Amino acid sequence: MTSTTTTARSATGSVALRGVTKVYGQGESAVLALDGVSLDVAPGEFVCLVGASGCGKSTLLNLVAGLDRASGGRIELEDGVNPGLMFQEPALFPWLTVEGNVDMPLKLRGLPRAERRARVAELLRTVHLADFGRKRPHQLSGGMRQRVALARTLALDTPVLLMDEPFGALDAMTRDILHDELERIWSERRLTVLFVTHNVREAARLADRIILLSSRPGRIIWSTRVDVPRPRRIDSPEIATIAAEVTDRLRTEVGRHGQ
Ligand SMILES: Nc1ncnc2c1ncn2[C@@H]1O[C@H](COP(=O)(O)OP(=O)(O)OP(=O)(O)O)[C@@H](O)[C@H]1O
Repeated sequence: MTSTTTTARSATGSVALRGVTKVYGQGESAVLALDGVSLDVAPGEFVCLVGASGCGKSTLLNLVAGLDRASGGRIELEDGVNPGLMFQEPALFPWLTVEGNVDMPLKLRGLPRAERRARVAELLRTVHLADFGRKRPHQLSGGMRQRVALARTLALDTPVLLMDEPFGALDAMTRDILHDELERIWSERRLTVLFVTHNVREAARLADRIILLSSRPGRIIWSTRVDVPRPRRIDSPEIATIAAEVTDRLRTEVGRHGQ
């Protein structure tokens, strides 16, 4: 894995996992969270990870993000690529305005003030919050806060976006709108996205490929390509058919573990 702190604008965003294993703790209390996970995510691909609770989805994202180290195997990112990470909680700085939050990564990257101002304005336009730059997080709805979190992540200028249930706390309508927004931004910026969700319809709506992880230890047990043309609708029959198949596989897996 790379350890440089600059992002690579020219990088295309491929992500590879080679036999990645993660063990938490030691001795009798050791937990094998991931066991030999190998995965190639192509540049610009949108991959959704689904699996029962505790199967290691967040662990996998954290390892790719570099927040934790694998116990075995390798994670390969292009030189200089530091993925952006988004969670269910937007984790904004409450004392900063929307502009201040989006500006933070640019400041940390040492960009000059004038360039930062232009970038913040552009990013707020991208997430349709151009008129809300002076607001503070508590003045925004949950969906708007996630838009700010997305703009802040995009400010990292990284080609790889890791998303851990980013829309899990939002109502269905807001989620639906944010699916459209994310799809637009993903396609315009040719981002590589690894997206964790419990929601199989959401996975079918967004993904080029859905990966199913087994219950502990997490292993890849099944995957499928979603060949439904975009733009898609979450309530379309094609998406429902794929979601039903994923649900069946997930049920079988959960049943096997008696959860
Ligand atoms: N820091 C830790 N120390 C010990 N065990 C951990 C730690 N973090 C995660 N685990 C265990 O590793 C396994 C995988 O956890 P992880 O959070 O990656 O799963 P998940 O699929 O994201 O779960 P969920 O869908 O519930 O969010 C679980 O059994 C969890 O209890």
